[in-house]
Amino acid sequence: MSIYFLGGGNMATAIVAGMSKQGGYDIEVIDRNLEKRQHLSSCYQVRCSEKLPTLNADDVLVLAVKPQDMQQSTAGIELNGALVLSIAAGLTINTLSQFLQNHQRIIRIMPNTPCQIGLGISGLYAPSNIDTADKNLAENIMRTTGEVVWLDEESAINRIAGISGSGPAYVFYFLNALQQAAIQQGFSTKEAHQLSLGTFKGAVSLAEQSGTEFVQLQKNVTSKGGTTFAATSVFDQHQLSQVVADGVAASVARAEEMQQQLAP
Ligand SMILES: NC(=O)C1=CN([C@@H]2O[C@H](COP(=O)(O)OP(=O)(O)OC[C@H]3O[C@@H](n4cnc5c(N)ncnc54)[C@H](OP(=O)(O)O)[C@@H]3O)[C@@H](O)[C@H]2O)C=CC1
Ligand SMILES: O=C(O)[C@@H]1CCC=N1
Repeated sequence: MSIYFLGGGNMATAIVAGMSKQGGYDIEVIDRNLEKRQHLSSCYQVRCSEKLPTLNADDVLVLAVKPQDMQQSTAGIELNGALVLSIAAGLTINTLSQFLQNHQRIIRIMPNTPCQIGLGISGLYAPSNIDTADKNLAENIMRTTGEVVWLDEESAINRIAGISGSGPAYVFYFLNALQQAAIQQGFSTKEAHQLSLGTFKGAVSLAEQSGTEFVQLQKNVTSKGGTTFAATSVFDQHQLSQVVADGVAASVARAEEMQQQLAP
């Protein structure tokens, strides 16, 4: 069995990194950019090529190009019954099946970039025609990159894209905002980076290791009439929680809109 990646960009690289670390998979990445192929084959135990070969039923094809590139990229592919795993946002099983000459052996996955270091979290959805062996195969592949959550309806892929798929970008956004605020307070860029990252690392590990609810952990930092309360009161005035909820809703809505726009 070989695992082929169509597209060797950010997300495919993150998954390949996780899989390579575990080892035991025969992986080939297809990308049209020479630079990306050279980078992938020099960093990981993978073959790279420009064109997808003819597949067979034992193989797995991971569709990892941008949703807008998918129809053109999959034209003429000879699957011969191979299992298809699509990580694309906004492309339903039905749409993918039409792109792939009515192929029916398709599982959808919504991963995220921390897969690169084995700390990803991926949502998986398989329609009812997919057998347990294929589900196990997809799950085992994604487990090499982190946690796996099975979703019982396809629309949940759009919703999980808005939380954990796009989510690392939200965290980096907040990290950058904290770093910029630290610079405004007179710290050097390097100090501001260290302070922001150290705060996130400590807080996330504390949340994980203590198992305490996030709200309680926030309370534990917040002394009555103290500095934290002064800061979070400003967040509340600006309705930061609602801003986050609105951002997530916009992400989910965009996935749904893409679904409409990209359907044949
Ligand atoms: N990035 C993320 O965090 C996540 C992404 N996804 C999904 O993963 C998919 C890939 O996203 P991402 O990795 O960010 O995108 P990238 O643009 O980084 O990667 C796609 C790669 O595929 C190449 N490519 C496009 N068409 C072809 C083709 N016909 N043959 C060979 N190579 C081709 C692109 O080349 P070129 O640069 O020349 O276009 C590019 O190198 C998307 O569908 C996205 O929805 C899902 C979850 C998270
Ligand atoms: O931004 C995107 O469309 C992709 C899907 C989830 C994360 N990145």
